[in-house]
Amino acid sequence: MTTAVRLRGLRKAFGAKTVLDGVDLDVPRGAFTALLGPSGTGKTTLLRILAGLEEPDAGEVAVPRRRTTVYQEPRLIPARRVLANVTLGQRRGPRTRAAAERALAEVGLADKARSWPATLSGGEAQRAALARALVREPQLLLLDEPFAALDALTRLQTQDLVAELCARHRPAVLLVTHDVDEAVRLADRVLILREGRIALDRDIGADHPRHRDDPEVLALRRDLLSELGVATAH
Ligand SMILES: Nc1ncnc2c1ncn2[C@@H]1O[C@H](COP(=O)(O)OP(=O)(O)OP(=O)(O)O)[C@@H](O)[C@H]1O
Repeated sequence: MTTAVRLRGLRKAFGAKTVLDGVDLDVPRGAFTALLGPSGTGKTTLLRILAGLEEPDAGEVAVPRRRTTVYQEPRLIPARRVLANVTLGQRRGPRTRAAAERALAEVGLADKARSWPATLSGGEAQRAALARALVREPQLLLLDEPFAALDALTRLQTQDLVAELCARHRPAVLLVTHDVDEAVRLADRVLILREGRIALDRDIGADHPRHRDDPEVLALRRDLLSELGVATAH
């Protein structure tokens, strides 16, 4: 499969409210795509359909089997140590344990394997959640505002970490975010979902690490904000 995600004519309504009204989307393998959109336009619903947590009313959904989601909150089990949280649901054994230790080292938590989740900072807990995703070697990584609850500095550091992990492991990524700067910093392609459809679809060619004052980034940022109905003076 050269595409990781293929959606055709995706429709979803809750009662009388149509949320997704014919979404077509192809996400190539290894591509990092950001999904922006006004509140309540169905971004999370789309992610939940891709995760297999929600059934569409109509349309075709093709996604890889190995897919996993990281949420705004780390969703660690308080009564399990960090390592056990990372291996949760995986086959027990030395290989799983070694993979989990490697994943924890990759997110900078090698020394926290035996810690309890309650003793981690918000940023560390979110890194543990990333390690739990990583150990599953996902072909599709669904990120539902994973940086939104972090303080500004931790957010930037965690964004850098995610960029580094994704460049190394190359899953297809779909990042739902409200943050235009985050989208243009991380993604190779930005989508805006509005009124149930993909209203804008733009590739970003600028090299990583991307600078805020790169002319392509500035122009795209302005277009995205304008598409989202935010006027910019600069
Ligand atoms: N299980 C449900 N039952 C009824 N309505 C729902 C359900 N899930 C979502 N909705 C409605 O569908 C719409 C889209 O919700 P969704 O959470 O997908 O939007 P979103 O774009 O992710 O929003 P936000 O940016 O605020 O997180 C909203 O109007 C929401 O109230």
